[in-house]
Amino acid sequence: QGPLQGAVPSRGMHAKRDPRRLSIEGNIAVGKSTFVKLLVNTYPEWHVATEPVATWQDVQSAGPQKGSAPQSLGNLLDMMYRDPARWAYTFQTFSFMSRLKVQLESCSEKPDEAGGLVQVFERSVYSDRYIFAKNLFENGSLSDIEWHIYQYWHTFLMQEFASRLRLHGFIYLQATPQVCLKRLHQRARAEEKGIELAYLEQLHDQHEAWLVRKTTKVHSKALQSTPLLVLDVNDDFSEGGAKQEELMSKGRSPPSPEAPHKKGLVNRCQKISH
Ligand SMILES: Nc1ncnc2c1ncn2[C@@H]1O[C@H](COP(=O)(O)OP(=O)(O)OP(=O)(O)O)[C@@H](O)[C@H]1O
Ligand SMILES: Nc1nc(=O)c2ncn([C@H]3C[C@H](O)[C@@H](CO)O3)c2[nH]1
Repeated sequence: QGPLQGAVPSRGMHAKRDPRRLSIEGNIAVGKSTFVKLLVNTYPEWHVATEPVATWQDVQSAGPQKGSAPQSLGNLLDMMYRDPARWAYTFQTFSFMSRLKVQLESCSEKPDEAGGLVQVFERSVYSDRYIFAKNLFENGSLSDIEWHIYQYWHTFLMQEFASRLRLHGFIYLQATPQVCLKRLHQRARAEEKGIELAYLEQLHDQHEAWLVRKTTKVHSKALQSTPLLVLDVNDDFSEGGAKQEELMSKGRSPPSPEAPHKKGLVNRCQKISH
C-alpha cells in the first residue's frame, strides 16, 4: 500500500458526482507533459487531455468536398515562431478553438460515466488569453486592434460557456526560466529552436502575475478564486523516486489533522460546486 492509498475515491463512491476538472499550467518545457504522464501512471482512472500541439504543427483543410482527403495547410506553430507579427493572431484563434473543443468535448461525457472522475487538461482557454495572447500583445506581436478583437470574442465565449468551462483547480508547475530553457534545449522541438531566455522570462512573469500575485485583470470572479496548487518542479523528478511521489501526493493528499489547511488540490476542489 502506497502513501496515497485510500485518497483516491473508487468509482462506485461517486457515481453521480460531476467530474473534477483541473488544468496544469506552466512555462514552455517546464515539464507539463511529463507531469501529466506521471499523474496518469499514479491515477489511471483520471482522464487526461493533452495540449493539441500536433494539430498546430500540421493544420489540415476539411477537404473541398465531403469525403475527400484533407490537405495539409502548413505548420502554424513554426509560422508563429518565425513571424509572430504576421501569425500570432491567427495562432491564438486556432489554439483557443482547439482548447475550447477539448474542454467542451471532455465535459459532454455522459454524467454517470464521468461521475467521480477527475479530468486533467494540459493548459486551458484561460492560459491562452492570460499568458500567451496577453504576452504577445505586450511584446508587440499583437496589435491594439487584434488584442481588442481577441478579448471581445474571448469574453463573450467565456460567458456563453461559463458553466461548461468552469475549472475546479489549477496546478501551476513552477520553475525558473533558466531551468525551462535547459529542458527546452534537451527536448529539441524544431519549431522552438529560436526561443530565447527573454521570451521564457516574459512567460514566467505572466504566470506569476496571473496565478501567484493575482495582478492580472481577469474577466470573472469565479476564475479569480479558482483553487491553486503551486508545485516547485525545479528539481529533476523524471527518474522517479521520493520527489516524484511527493509531487503526486501533493496533488491529491487528504487533509492532515496537523495541517488541515494543507489539503491536496483535488480534495479542496471537491468542496466547490459546479
Ligand atoms: N522534472 C524534470 N526534471 C528534468 N527533466 C524534466 C523534468 N520534467 C520534464 N523534463 C524534461 O524536459 C523536457 C520538456 O518536458 P515536457 O515536454 O514535459 O514539457 P512541457 O511543459 O509539456 O512543454 P510544452 O510547454 O512545450 O508543452 C523533456 O525533455 C522532459 O523529459
Ligand atoms: N503563442 C502561443 N500561444 C498559445 O496559446 C500557446 N500554447 C502553447 N504554445 C506553444 C508553446 C510551445 O512552444 C508549444 C507547445 O506548448 O506551443 C503557445 N504559443
